[in-house]
Amino acid sequence: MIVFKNVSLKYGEHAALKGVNFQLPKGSFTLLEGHSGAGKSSILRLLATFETPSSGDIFVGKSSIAKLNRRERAHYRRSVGYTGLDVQLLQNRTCFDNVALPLRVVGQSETDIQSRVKAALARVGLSHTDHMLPTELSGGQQLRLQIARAVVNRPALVLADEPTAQLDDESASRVVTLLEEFNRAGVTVMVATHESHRFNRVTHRLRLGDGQVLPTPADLSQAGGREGGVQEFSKDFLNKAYGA
Ligand SMILES: Nc1ncnc2c1ncn2[C@@H]1O[C@H](COP(=O)(O)OP(=O)(O)OP(=O)(O)O)[C@@H](O)[C@H]1O
Repeated sequence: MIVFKNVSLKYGEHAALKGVNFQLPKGSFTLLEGHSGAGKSSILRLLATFETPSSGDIFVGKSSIAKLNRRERAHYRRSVGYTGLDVQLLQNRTCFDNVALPLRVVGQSETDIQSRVKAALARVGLSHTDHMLPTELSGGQQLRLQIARAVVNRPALVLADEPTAQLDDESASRVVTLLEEFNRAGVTVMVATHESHRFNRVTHRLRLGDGQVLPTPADLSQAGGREGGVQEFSKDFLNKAYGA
């Protein structure tokens, strides 16, 4: 279970998230949607513990991850796989070494590293790239290599920031299939995307607008004319968020 309790995040004076609340069950496949700058990446970066909330609390399982010390954070990160443009591949290391990195950081034995990296590369269809450099791969292959690195330590939670951006239809569809396969195997998946139409196996959608979680159209129709809740969003704001 992932729980955000009134979470705010500021970058300097800029409020990227403003009192965000949601709950997502273990094993869910969630799309984070919303306009550019809405706060999608910020949610993933908080869950990856790259950022710390300015206020509020975040639970993954039973533990709060909002204020972990260095050792606790290192331990937590073993259960999380992250892919996004802000985490680069090491261009002067082989594809094998790039995928092996998270295992080497935690001191896994060389025998385990050999078998797990090979399995991860095979899973993303890149077995033949062991000795190649990332620069020798296409954009779509580099993305799949990032995914192999994100899942090599068998994380319970996979966070993917714009995993299909700038890919042609075939490469995007391979990436989506991979994420869906991990989810089918029990992994909780969260994807920030502008390309929702590419995803089929979605259990939850969180639509963000200006740092807040917006009510879904279903929430709006259920709320009808009731006071409070969704009424706090102006019509203009909702129109902008839903592109109406
Ligand atoms: N490191 C940073 N320093 C300052 N402001 C930032 C930083 N990262 C994000 N922001 C700002 O925080 C807000 C939310 O950004 P975020 O990246 O979470 O949005 P997003 O929905 O993922 O956008 P996009 O779809 O363009 O990736 C934006 O206004 C952005 O400009």
